[in-house]
Amino acid sequence: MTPAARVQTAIELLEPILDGAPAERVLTSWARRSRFAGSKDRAAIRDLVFDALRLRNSAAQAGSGGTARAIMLGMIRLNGEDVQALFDGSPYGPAPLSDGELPDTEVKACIDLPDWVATELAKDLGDSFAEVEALLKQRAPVILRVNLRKATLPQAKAALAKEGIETKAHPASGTALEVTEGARKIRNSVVYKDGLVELQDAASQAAIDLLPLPEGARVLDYCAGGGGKLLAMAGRFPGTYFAHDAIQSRLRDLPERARRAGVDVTVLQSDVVQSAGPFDLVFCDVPCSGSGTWRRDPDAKWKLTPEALEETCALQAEILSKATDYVTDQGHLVYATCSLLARENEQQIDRFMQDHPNWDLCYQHHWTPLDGCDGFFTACLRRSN
Ligand SMILES: C[S@@+](CC[C@H](N)C(=O)[O-])C[C@H]1O[C@@H](n2cnc3c(N)ncnc32)[C@H](O)[C@@H]1O
Repeated sequence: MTPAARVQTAIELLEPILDGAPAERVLTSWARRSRFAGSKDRAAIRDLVFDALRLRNSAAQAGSGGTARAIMLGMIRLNGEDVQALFDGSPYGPAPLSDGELPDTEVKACIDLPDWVATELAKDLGDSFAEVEALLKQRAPVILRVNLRKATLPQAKAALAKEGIETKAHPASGTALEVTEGARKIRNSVVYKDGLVELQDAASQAAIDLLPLPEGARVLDYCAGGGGKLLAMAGRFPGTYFAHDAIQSRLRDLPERARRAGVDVTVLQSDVVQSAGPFDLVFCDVPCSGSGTWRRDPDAKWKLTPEALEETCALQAEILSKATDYVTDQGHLVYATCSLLARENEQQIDRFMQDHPNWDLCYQHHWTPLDGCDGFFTACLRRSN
């Protein structure tokens, strides 16, 4: 596909996304029915759509309108590319610019968040809001977690380099490698297929590093989903691992990922969690707004509603309270979100402490993109003596 044809396709895909369709679904379904598009075309179109979503308000300002075409035009203008060369009327490309479509207004940065989220985040992040918001406009780094069961960090780094994947150590965690070159080769690399590395943000890894996990502990990942945190725990601390999720289908990929990582996991249905317990550590990586990962999933920031956030917060409190039933007397309950919002983080823990006076807070910590990571929060709780 020509660069112009990629831009026109991105505009056509952005239209339904702006109308409410999930970006991932729109892109996947287009890729399935567009066999003519090669992997480079698909990657380029995905980047155009996601870049436009990351910068949606700024791009709309630069393109003088909120339509998919205006946003794409504005985004290309913001990137300093030659808009006229891409909107040139060539076959499959966007129609040429009409009078007034390329405004002579100055391009100015806008806040690329829904207003209500910006207000709340500004309050929560205080002085660092502007810098964090600016980072949310950018693509996230690609980070790998080295599976210490299979390799040390230098061994994994060297093996990756042999396959054309260059990395550097990430300061947030001793298991994290930031990919500096060859990110698109990861999923097909032998190093990845053999389970030496997994894709995982550095903040998640740093949160796992903090866990009080004595050797041989019985650990329940109560909201295990695809098992990312469970595999990180198991890679770091030998123990007996159990996985649970309210939606069993979310655990679908876990057995294969665990096999690749060389980890044994017992999957528990909801009705047997109590009888399989108690556990020395119960990890609750609860459903959340995902605001800490909006660089990776910028569609989500425009689709979050105050009502949905309210419901999510109620569910988080319910899960945390329920999980207390499964912890041994001396054990730990760990709460985690990939959110930047205090309402889902510190405030959630404050409320838990008020409602559960027999629990103490051992530590809490949050990361933001200023740490070179996704936004992430974790708190560790223990029954009072
Ligand atoms: C943030 S995701 C977990 C991601 C996973 N820990 C990982 O690292 O890949 C949250 C998970 O919580 C699950 N969940 C939702 N409600 C739940 C509940 N009441 N009890 C347990 N799990 C729940 C969701 O199905 C979802 O898979």
